Amino acid sequence: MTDTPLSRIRNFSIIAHIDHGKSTLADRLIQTTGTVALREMKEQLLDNMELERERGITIKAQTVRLQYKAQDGETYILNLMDTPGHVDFAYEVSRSLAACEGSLLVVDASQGVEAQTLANVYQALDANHEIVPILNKIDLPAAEPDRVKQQIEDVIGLDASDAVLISAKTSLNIEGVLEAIVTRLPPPTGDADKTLTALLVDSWYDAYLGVVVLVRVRDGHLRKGMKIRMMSNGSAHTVEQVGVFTPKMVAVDSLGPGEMGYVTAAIKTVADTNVGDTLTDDRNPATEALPGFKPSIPVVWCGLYPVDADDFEKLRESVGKLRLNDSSFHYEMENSAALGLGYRCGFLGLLHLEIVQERLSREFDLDLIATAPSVVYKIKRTNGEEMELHNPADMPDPSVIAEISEPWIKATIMVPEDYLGSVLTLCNERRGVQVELTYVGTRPMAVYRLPLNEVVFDFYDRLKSVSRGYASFDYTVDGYEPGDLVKISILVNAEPVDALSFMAHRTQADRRGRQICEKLKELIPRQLFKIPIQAAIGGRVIARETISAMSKDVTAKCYGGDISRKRKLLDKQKEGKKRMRQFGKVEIPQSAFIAALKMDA
Ligand SMILES: Nc1nc2c(ncn2[C@@H]2O[C@H](COP(=O)(O)OP(=O)(O)OP(=O)(O)O)[C@@H](O)[C@H]2O)c(=O)[nH]1
Repeated sequence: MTDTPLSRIRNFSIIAHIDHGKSTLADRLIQTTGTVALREMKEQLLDNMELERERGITIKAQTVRLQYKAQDGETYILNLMDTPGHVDFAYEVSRSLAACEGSLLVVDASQGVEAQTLANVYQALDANHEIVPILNKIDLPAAEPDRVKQQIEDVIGLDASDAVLISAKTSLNIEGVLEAIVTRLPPPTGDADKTLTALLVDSWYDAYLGVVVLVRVRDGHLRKGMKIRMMSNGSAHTVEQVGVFTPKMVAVDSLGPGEMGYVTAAIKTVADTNVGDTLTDDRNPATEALPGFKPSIPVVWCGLYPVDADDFEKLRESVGKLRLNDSSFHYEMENSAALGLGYRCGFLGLLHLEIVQERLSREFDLDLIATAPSVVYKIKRTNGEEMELHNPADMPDPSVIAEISEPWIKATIMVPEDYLGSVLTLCNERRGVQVELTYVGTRPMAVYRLPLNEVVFDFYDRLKSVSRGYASFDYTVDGYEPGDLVKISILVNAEPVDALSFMAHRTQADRRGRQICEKLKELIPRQLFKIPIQAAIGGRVIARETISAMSKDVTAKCYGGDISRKRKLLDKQKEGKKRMRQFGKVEIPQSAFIAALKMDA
């Protein structure tokens, strides 16, 4: 196969705020270029996983190669990188952008610029992208293309006078988008005669092919049978297959400069493939790696335990399998006095956590208990040693701690004027520090610094509810700062329950402690004796509730008459017991854990 001349290749991403129509547009581009026969076309083809389709969100960056015969008579290869829309997966946006030269900026013409639009545009500008503004949803009566054009110019500083007006839903003017890609986005650069350098954009595990690596070739060629080297660790692998996504995987002989595609090379685990790494020819290696991009760092950790201790083996296998396909998911084994053997798991954010939990229970049929999510704290000991704290249960004695630091974020929030007051109150309640309050057209935009710990639990939900869903939110992690942070232990019948302990700022400690005690009081069934429930910082109790004693004979009301009914009742009770956790003399139902761990504001 001869290389496609660079002048006839375009590599592009679509960036947009969530729900502005990115996936719908991608589907239309695929359909219009005839890449997929209509009957094969499932809606939102790029959203691969069942879960993605159900939740209507794009999780993993996907790529597809389109062939387009342009009005100039030439046939172009258009490589589209889809990007995820949720803040948790923002780092995947950066890796997609690094593999392209241009972006389509999709803005909903009835909504206008949102927080994520801005965040994504800035990333694209950082990646030196040419950007074509696309105004979508012009079929809606509420669409105001002129106002939104003006907004794009005012806020982003992009010339929007020749923005492409489309409706992805009704397929209006998709041709206009394709022409804009060809005429307004630059072709890639690269040198076919140089030695191979290719950027490792993504990797995942495929049941048939093993580890599949998504690459963007910069210089040289990637061919079947050649030996490639990963520049970060020097490991070498023989290429078994190279190919492209149409979006089905189709093998080709080689990938040349500017092209995107996949490689398989008998690589054992996804852990051996570092996103952002450079692949080169093992026999004639390049001397300099391509500029990579930032690796993903898990910011939220929680413990995952099987409800039934016998399921630990199954959990072990399942997290291993999950990791094969999700290199941002981290895990290490841990042992909790309360919950037995389980895993401490690291996630990109709360949505990522929820998705993993759901996949574990759905795909692997596991019943799990998750402990309260926690951010990573940095602890400086009095002897100068430093440690990272992933689990509040591991916190050293306060007497040996010199300083505890917590991660902060910089959040950008856009919200209609009417809800601004409530949003600012929410930010202040969460220890936020206002950095900026400006207007985007007529729309307020607040920039706040907030402790990540105050955001991970439910900030996004609260923001949505105080703004009736109108606020949009985006954040970047913004360093560590020392804070007055304490560990709150929960004691049931005077015994600490490690899985319920959590970190909080001292000013929030009393409120949180009280809340959790009240919740547990409702959730733990009465027993034959009184049970105190306490929240404590070190030895000092900050909140207390008592569950009063009660005699409980569930069979009493059966009058001893109907024996089968009595047995049924006892069986039912036994079944319930399996879902209990024993704490000294007290049994705590699993539902109590789950509910207690769901923090309210
Ligand atoms: N009326 C109208 N609705 C549209 C149009 N394009 C997309 N939509 C609808 O807008 C919603 C969001 O579209 P998606 O394509 O899923 O949005 P997205 O930006 O890909 O969202 P994520 O994948 O979650 O990031 C869907 O309900 C679409 O049917 C359009 O041109 N007109």
